[in-house]
Amino acid sequence: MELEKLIEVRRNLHQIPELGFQEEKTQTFLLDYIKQLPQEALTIETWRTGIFVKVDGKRGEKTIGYRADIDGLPLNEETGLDFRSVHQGRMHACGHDLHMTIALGVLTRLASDPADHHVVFLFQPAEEGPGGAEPMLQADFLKQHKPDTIFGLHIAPELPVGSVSTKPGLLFANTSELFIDFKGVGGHAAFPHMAKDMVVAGSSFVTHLQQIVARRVDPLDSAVITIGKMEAGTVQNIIAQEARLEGTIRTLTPESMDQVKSDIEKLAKGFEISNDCHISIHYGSNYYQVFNDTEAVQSFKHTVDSSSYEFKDASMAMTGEDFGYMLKEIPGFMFWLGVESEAGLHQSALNPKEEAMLVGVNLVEAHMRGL
Ligand SMILES: CC(=O)N[C@@H](CCC[C@H](N)C(=O)O)C(=O)O
Repeated sequence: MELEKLIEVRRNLHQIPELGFQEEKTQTFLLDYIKQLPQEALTIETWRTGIFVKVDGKRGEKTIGYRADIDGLPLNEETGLDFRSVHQGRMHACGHDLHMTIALGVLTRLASDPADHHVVFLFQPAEEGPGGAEPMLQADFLKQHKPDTIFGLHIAPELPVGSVSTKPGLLFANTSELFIDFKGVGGHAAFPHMAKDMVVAGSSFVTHLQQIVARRVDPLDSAVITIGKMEAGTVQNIIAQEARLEGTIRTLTPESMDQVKSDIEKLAKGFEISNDCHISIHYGSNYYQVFNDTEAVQSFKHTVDSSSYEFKDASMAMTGEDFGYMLKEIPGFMFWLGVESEAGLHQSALNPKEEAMLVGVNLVEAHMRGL
């Protein structure tokens, strides 16, 4: 598939972002596309809203896995593009429209000219949450066609088109979603002493959370606690009976994640006493760190160095990716693909340069053929 077709496919997918495990239209679009390819070497199987496609290799001594995530985010798009999302409040703001298109581009080439090895494409739902990688690993299809190695990419708005970046070892953090509910006693705004104000408790809790990062985590280690959403109260002159915080925790090791969670729980116990309220904590989905296999990264660097594209050494990032669960079971790697966008990941104006998709297709295909 060449650039013009990649752009057409990407723009179609960009218009129909859907949240995790609701990717019905996306799945239909992908299946319709895949079914019009030469079918001789293909085995196609759906898994929930995702899809597996195996391309039989010419020799088939090994099986290579390639993963693309397919869900969008709950965000209103503000790019002003002609092909912007037609789903109100939903946007492909993390590049999964490009991830899918690149996978389709490689699949298109392999369907008419297979690689030596078998290749299994995993179109995976729900990366942004609640997490599709861990359950997808349990699918019978993967038990029958278990990859010997697996890889995938993520767009990088800050990198130039024509460059890619990765590193051996830890690439992305351990993550956990965080939901905290406060229950106190509402009342008249004029009589705070007769109520238990959950706006004060909740907002104070947000600032105290940062003390865990500053004072409980080893300064030579790292952690992030971000509260992205806060809800409380009903109107300006009623003291709020309830508050809710929604956020995410990021750490460099699974052990630090346990430590941070335990510190948050201790903080909540203290707040329950000092604010005379009830606090409940839920963690939602947790993602295991993305840990790249050293040999796999070296081999990919060799692929890139043999091409006209540029390899840059990456630093660790506090982003999360449920692809970490796949890398825990199957050696492989993830890499960043430069797409040059002023607006970053998870921003409503994200606008990747589409020509980067051809770089992705060329490198992924070259790497599969070279393994
Ligand atoms: C690459 C990327 O941006 N991934 C997301 C993964 C989200 C995990 C989960 N929903 C959470 O917020 O903890 C990220 O936010 O890093």
